[in-house]
Amino acid sequence: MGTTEATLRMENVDVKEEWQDEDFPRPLPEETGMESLGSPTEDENTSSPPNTLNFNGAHRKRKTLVAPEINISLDQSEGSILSDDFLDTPDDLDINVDDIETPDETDSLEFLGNGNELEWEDDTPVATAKNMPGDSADLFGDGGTEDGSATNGRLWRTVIIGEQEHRIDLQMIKPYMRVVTHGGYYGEGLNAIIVFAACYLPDSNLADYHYIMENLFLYVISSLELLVAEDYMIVYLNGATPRRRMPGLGWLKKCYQMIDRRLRKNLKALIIVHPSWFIRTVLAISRPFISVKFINKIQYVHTLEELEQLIPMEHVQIPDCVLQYEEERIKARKERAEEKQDMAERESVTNGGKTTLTNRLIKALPNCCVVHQDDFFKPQDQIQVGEDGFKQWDVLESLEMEALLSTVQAWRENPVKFARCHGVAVTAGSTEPTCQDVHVLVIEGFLLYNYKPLTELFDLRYYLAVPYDECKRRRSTRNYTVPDPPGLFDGHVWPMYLKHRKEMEDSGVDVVYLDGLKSRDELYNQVFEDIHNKLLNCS
Ligand SMILES: Nc1ncnc2c1ncn2[C@@H]1O[C@H](COP(=O)(O)OP(=O)(O)O)[C@@H](O)[C@H]1O
Ligand SMILES: NC(=O)c1ccc[n+]([C@@H]2O[C@H](COP(=O)(O)O)[C@@H](O)[C@H]2O)c1
Repeated sequence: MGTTEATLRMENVDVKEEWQDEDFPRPLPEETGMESLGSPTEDENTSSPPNTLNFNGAHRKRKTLVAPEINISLDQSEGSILSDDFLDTPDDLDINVDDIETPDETDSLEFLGNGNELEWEDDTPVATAKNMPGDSADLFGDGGTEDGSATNGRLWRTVIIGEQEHRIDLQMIKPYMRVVTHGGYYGEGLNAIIVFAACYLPDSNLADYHYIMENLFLYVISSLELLVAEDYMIVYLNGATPRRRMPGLGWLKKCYQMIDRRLRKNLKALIIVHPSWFIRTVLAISRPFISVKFINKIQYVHTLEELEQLIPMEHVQIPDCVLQYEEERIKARKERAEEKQDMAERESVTNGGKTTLTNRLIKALPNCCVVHQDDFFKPQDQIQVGEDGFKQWDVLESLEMEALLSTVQAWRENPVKFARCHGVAVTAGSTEPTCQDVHVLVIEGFLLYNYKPLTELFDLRYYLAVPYDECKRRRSTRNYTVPDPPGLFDGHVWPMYLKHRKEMEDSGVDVVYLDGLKSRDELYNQVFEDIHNKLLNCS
């Protein structure tokens, strides 16, 4: 699971985990409120029910199980989240903490310390119950078989994970089984969609929290084994999970550890819906330790609408609280966008209408050449993946700004030659630039005024602005060379736009703001008139 992976990396960084049985979870209450369904075996007839799972057989000696060492950063085996293609340079280790977002009200770090370490004890009898009854949330769907057994009023299921047999206390995890559900299939074949709804996890303040989580985790792992035939994806619903229900590091670590190689390999995508600040931060911090291969499997999805665009939702059960969470977020986002509208309306932004306006101007102006900033994007494989999981297209580093500058300088040095090289017809008779000839270069782009060497060269600077909703609408109909992945607009494009706009304004660069909601004609007339006047004044 993505969170698992992420948390593991974090754990490697700064979280100490203890694996001992000194603070062993308290024995469970004897009474379960559930009718005994079978005769307990001799071993099962113990005075207190097991509070953990048996690994070595029926011996009762209490002993500390040493957790297998999983030094993820050293494991480069197939299916590992690591690969050879990371840590190429020491620079990869640089983490700019300033770049990391601050948590919003739905995020919390508190669950880091919720004491979810897993302790193990094997003084339990061998489990004999197989195929135990479950409820509707039970993915095994094997309710009511006579193979099942109940001891001390509990229901047990034995599962084999790897080569080990484990016992799951179904009674205790019954209320939480909904954490993992089958969400149908995607693509061709039996590619399963596994939905993990974190909101259904138990509260960490429950008396038997550790015991429940221990059993729940075996349930989750064994469910995966059962449900996954071919490739699969996990949809991790992170929204609406109060911090007291966030899974602890130890639990996640064990989940990761117990997922076998086949499952890791067949995992094709990990979609994190409503990603919290914590998850994104953990990934940012962990970047040096996570393979690009794994990073590429993670996809953040900020809304359920975006999720719908990615996978068939017919069988995906979205908990009510997640639906409500989504609604509240949409409402809050709308309110924030409205607050920002005053400023945003005067912003130059993607899909503000730059190209449309430019195309009309170059047709109307004499000896007019054009430079499109979009032509200076670096190749896709050179675009960094940010801590938000997105390729960082909307930053200066993704553009060959020096090459753009050289192009502009080439025009300045010899606009006639430049025009000819670029197939632009120049005024009849011109072979070299003369003071009588008027030449115009229009440069259009979404990130021009944050690059000082260029800004200084302009005679006129315009800034087209459209509000958030309109910008998002226009963008959604646009086809870029590299199509926008779901969530890019809200997760990267718009935040970068706001950041750059602020930087530009702080730098004091002088621009003429244009309202991109005006008609194409209005915009054209306004700018054409300006340039015309400017040219008249120059001549
Ligand atoms: N003034 C306008 N009013 C409404 N739609 C516009 C206007 N100008 C451009 N558009 C539309 O907006 C989309 C983006 O325009 P475009 O000129 O490519 O934007 P940019 O170059 O700023 O990204 C296109 O579908 C275009 O037809
Ligand atoms: N032209 C490309 O190769 C390419 C690739 C990916 C994203 N983009 C997008 O192009 C946008 C800038 O161009 P516009 O101002 O024309 O929309 C950026 O927001 C960026 O996300 C362009």
